[in-house]
Amino acid sequence: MTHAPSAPGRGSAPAREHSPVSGPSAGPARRAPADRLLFAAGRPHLWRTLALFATATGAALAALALPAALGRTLDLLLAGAAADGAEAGRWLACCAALTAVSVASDAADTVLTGTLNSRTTAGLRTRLVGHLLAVGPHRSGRFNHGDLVTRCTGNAAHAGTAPGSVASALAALVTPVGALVALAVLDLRLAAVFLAGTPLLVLLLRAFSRTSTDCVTRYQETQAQLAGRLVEALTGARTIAAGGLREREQSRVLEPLARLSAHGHRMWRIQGRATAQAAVLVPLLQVAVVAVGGLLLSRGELSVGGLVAAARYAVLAAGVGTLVGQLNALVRGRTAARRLAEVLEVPAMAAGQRAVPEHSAGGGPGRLELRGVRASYAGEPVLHDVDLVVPGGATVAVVGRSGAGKSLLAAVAGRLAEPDAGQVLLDGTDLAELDPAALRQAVGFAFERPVLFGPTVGEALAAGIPAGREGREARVRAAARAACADGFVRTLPHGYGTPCAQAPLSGGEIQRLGLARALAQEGRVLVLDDATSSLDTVTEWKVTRALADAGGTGGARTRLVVAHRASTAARADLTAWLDGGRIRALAPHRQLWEQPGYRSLFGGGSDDD
Ligand SMILES: Nc1ncnc2c1ncn2[C@@H]1O[C@H](COP(=O)(O)OP(=O)(O)OP(=O)(O)O)[C@@H](O)[C@H]1O
Repeated sequence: MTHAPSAPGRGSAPAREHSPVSGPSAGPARRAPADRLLFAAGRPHLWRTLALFATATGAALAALALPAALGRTLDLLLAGAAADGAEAGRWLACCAALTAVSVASDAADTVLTGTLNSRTTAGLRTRLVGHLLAVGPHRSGRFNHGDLVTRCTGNAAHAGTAPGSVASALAALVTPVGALVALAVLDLRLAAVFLAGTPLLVLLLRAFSRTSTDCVTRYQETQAQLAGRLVEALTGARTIAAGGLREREQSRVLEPLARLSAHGHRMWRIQGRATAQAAVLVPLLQVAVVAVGGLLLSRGELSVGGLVAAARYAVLAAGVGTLVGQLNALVRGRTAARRLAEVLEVPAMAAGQRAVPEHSAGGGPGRLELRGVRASYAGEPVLHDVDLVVPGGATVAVVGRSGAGKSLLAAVAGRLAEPDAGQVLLDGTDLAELDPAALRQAVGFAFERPVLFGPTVGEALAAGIPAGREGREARVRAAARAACADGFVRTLPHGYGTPCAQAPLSGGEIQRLGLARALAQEGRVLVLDDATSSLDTVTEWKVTRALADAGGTGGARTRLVVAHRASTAARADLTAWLDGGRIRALAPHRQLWEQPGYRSLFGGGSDDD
């Protein structure tokens, strides 16, 4: 079986083990969705973002006012008059107040940045995980699992800092712009000297932003590749150990490390170069401003306090260091947001709001009909114009060679995958029009390798029964007995109350629990995708008999059973023979058995039945 929607990790099957991390690469065209995503993520926290902008701006304004107040204090103290002394005291108090405002704003800035980042990140992660589950196992399968983990964790955390970075970067602009205005107020010539050097500063910032965006994109992609390969290796740990492939796999998993290191070094080089260039340019600008200020002082056109203030404003106006830091955070956040947007752009499966109809137009409840269904995996057509009717309450076995498309047919029949064309109708209603909760209630699934979700084994088995439903526990036990699981569950350390993680289970036992979970659900259709393959022949016979007896859990159900054993097909009412993605025949097993081609599916009749 190449596909089992309930088993995470299977998308990373060995055949695809060495494929690169999927998903389109980032580029200029990806910017708009990323910005839209960040805008939507930041909107619920608008007041917090505005408060952050206000505190950061407050701190910037306080920093801008401080040199003027200090200069004024200095001039008054240098004047030496008694009246001036009293005023100097007031200005000194003003300097102390400005420093206090600056400190308080910084503290508020830290708290607001932390809470804004964490809330935005939580919102992004919630949206991403919800979307991944809504798109269904087939569409999300185009992304490598490790890559998705990276996107949901590291990338979401970086993207979550973007709204805060925008607010901080905008506020950070207040300082250099305000300082330039202050220089102009002191003397226009001081501002002119500074402005003469600013084109170089602008060029430096632009070059930094462009090169570091590329670098950060590559760094994040390589990180995701590393995570993807690690998840693949962990999924295939048994194969690696059995095949003696440890060293080979270790080098394959760690192969992106060299590239990661190169991208990391390049990133630091770019940031270092920008800082070094700024370190040369900024003092030059400051010296030029101070020199012109000194000239003005010697001519009596600027006071000593004015010169002190001008020197400080030159430092603030050239505050590239802060801007480089803010820009760096913004670049990282936007690049990460692009990677999240790629996932969110995968469309969710269409869903309606209709309830499952009471009665079927063409037979008992549970009539399943596939009309002209075409379906594919990653764009590769697998099912071609499949027409199949499963009468209400009947059991139809689906048989065919490996790779014929049986699992995809089962997935499409229960809308775990969406057909590219055609319709799947349950009692005359298109599955696409049904309310998703009603659909999941109506169609139960059991897989070859199920995964148990729930705090305890009992809760995992009851997952398909609404909480609070009367007789829930009794129904679970009856389903477990029908699936031949009750016996071994009761021998677990705490029986049905055993935490799933502490339940030591064999492949066949897990399969029986998957069957019990599906049987416990009160659906009208049951889809079994190779769900008895790990059972011994006697247990399989008991389970299939219980299934034929409506699972012993009440109500006649329609059953679509993907089967590899002739015995399973023989017990079904009808057998759908799938060949190359098309229905070759639909007839009772004994009738099909007359055809050599059909018999050869089961090893020419030497099957275990
Ligand atoms: N995740 C996937 N991505 C791309 N192609 C896939 C994927 N899973 C299955 N396929 C391909 O789709 C085709 C049908 O697969 P499917 O699992 O439906 O076949 P199957 O009849 O159930 O096979 P088996 O009996 O071996 O389980 C195969 O050719 C398979 O290689």
